[in-house]
Amino acid sequence: MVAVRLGHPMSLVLEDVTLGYNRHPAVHHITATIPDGSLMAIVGPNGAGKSTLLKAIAGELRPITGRITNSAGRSGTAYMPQIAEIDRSFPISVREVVAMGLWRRIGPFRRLGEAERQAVADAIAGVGLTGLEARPISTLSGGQMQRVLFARLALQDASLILLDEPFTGVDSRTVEDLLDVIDGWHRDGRTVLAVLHDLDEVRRRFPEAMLLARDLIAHGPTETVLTAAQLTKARAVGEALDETAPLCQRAA
Ligand SMILES: Nc1ncnc2c1ncn2[C@@H]1O[C@H](COP(=O)(O)OP(=O)(O)OP(=O)(O)O)[C@@H](O)[C@H]1O
Repeated sequence: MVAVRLGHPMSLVLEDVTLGYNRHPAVHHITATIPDGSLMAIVGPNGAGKSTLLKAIAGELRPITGRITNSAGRSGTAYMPQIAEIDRSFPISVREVVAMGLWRRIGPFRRLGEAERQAVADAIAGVGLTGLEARPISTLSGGQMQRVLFARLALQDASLILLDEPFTGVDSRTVEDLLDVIDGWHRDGRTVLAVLHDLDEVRRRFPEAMLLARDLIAHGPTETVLTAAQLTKARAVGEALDETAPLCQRAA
């Protein structure tokens, strides 16, 4: 395949993407191009398909129809699922969880060299957790755990970063700190897509947005997406969602 490298290289292209589970619909016919370096929030009502779309972009769910082209590839993509999906009972320390961010580069069994130990320490410092390196993750607060996950993600050095509700159960001070970490990734030129519910936060900190309600309602600059009319439309679709509908009610 020939890579298209115009003035504005495209890192992520969704072409008529339909996603679902067990033949039930979750996301319908999404077509969108997300340019390299975007800082985009994905918003929409409960059950709109936001997590499903992120999973598919991460390569964890195959589209039923359509195509996702992610030029970062699996190795250049970092995906943070919702915190509820993470097992925190495992007896492992903050330092060990953060160091997992290096696995793709060095493998899980190699001992860390000096430079790698420093990179882990820097990542932990970058999220304000210096001093807690040896703590088992089962003893952390929700906000501290979220910081650990951000530090691990920072070490993955991915060009596409996917965050599913990264601020659930996190106090406002930590949210602002983690938003600053995200800003740093954006300044580095990485592409960041984050599923979020707080529209004020999105308006303040995310230049682009995607509004989803099974269908794509709108995407582009945040102020053009989060209009009263489009939010009303998304809410109406959300209220009418039929969990048992057949695969696709619209002619493909
Ligand atoms: N593993 C699964 N198996 C079957 N159906 C699923 C699965 N995960 C999600 N769904 C269904 O897919 C639809 C979209 O769910 P999804 O979690 O993507 O929505 P969401 O927009 O992220 O919602 P929320 O804001 O509530 O997290 C819902 O109808 C949900 O019940």
